[in-house]
Amino acid sequence: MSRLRWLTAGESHGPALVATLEGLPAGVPVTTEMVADALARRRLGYGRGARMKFEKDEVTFLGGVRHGLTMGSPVAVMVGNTEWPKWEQVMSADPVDPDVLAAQARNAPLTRPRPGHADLAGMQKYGFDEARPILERASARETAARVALGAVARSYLKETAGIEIVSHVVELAAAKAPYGVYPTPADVEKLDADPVRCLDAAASKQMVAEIDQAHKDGDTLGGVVEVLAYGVPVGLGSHVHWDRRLDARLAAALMGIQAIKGVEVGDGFDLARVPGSQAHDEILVTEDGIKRASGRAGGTEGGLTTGELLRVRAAMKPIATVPRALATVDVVTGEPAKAHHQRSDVCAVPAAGIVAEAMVALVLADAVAEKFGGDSVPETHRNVQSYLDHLQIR
Ligand SMILES: Cc1cc2nc3c(=O)[nH]c(=O)nc-3n(C[C@H](O)[C@H](O)[C@H](O)COP(=O)(O)O)c2cc1C
Ligand SMILES: C=C(O[C@@H]1CC(C(=O)O)=C[C@@H](OP(=O)(O)O)[C@H]1O)C(=O)O
Repeated sequence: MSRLRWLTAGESHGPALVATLEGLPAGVPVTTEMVADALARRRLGYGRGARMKFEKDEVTFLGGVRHGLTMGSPVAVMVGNTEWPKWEQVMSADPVDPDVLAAQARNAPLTRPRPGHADLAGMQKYGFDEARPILERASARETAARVALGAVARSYLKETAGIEIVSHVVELAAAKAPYGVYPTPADVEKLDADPVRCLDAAASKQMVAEIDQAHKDGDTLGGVVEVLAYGVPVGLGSHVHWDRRLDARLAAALMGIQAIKGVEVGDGFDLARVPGSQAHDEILVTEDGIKRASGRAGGTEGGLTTGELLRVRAAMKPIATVPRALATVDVVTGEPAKAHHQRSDVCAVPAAGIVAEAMVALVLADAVAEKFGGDSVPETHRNVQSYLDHLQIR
């Protein structure tokens, strides 16, 4: 079962986010620059709000890494919020003089919960009369901590098993990229340079136009991202129990990203609409060994990876903080009201793709660690090679 454990902590406007990852072997290449680069990719994307322009994501390793390599001890990383000086009183861990707080406009109680965010249900469940203590942790700011750990997981996957992960935006509101075009690791630079991380130039243009229109209309948008993992060996995960199925683990991880409301493995929902003769990936005997005629299953069968391209999709709903605010209640007066609105993203689908890459990396890293073990990178690598060299059917 799971061999890696990881946790994040920290609020959106607190001093920092922190994340720990336990269970990796020694010898995984990790540097501050590597994590900072991953975080910079998460800040990209047309349609994000003002904060992404000035937030700096300051990375500090607190443990687990020495001279650019993991030591086998828990990896601990801190991502500083450069916004903190403005929020020092509002988000102070220690009590603050009520007069000082009352003088701060940004501490005004948020009593008009936003439909689609965690505000109302969170206030009801945790017993708060305003949304601040809820939205601070519900916020997708937290995904910066996941992406930091995802960068470490990716390095482990590459070094031990040669696995590489790519994501792209395939739908944004009504705009769609052509189906069945899969970017490879060689396309990442081009993808990162595109305003919406879409490989198809015409679709990208249409997506940007959708965002511009939504911005004009005081509205927000969602979309669909696809994550591809290259070089995944056959046999990660297992058919023997529901919580060991790799497809289930991927789905839970992707659904655990803020605003993700649908997950598909391979052709997913489309498979429900065609007969079996058109739904499965026929097994071919070729000169290079056993191959598949297609990739409809997305690289898993029975909860096990097949050794084919791993392909998952995640659907993101539109941002909840709609500028043309939605109807709500003022929880203090009990009267109908318009939801509170502060600066917000119009669309964060490209960023969600980067977060989805991180979540897929963490799930695959866990599955690799579970199957191949090892306390050093060379040991894990040897185990992977030996397993592949000794596959009886190939
Ligand atoms: C990268 C990213 C950025 C987001 N930015 C915003 C935002 O600026 N404003 C907002 O209201 N929601 C934003 N969200 C979505 C909310 O965090 C999310 O809808 C909220 O936490 C409620 O959770 P749920 O949508 O999963 O139910 C963002 C999500 C992601 C993944
Ligand atoms: C800070 C990030 O995203 C935030 C996610 C978010 C939300 O409600 O999820 C709301 C916004 O926060 P703020 O109201 O402070 O601008 C986004 O900027 C980030 O991704 O680093």
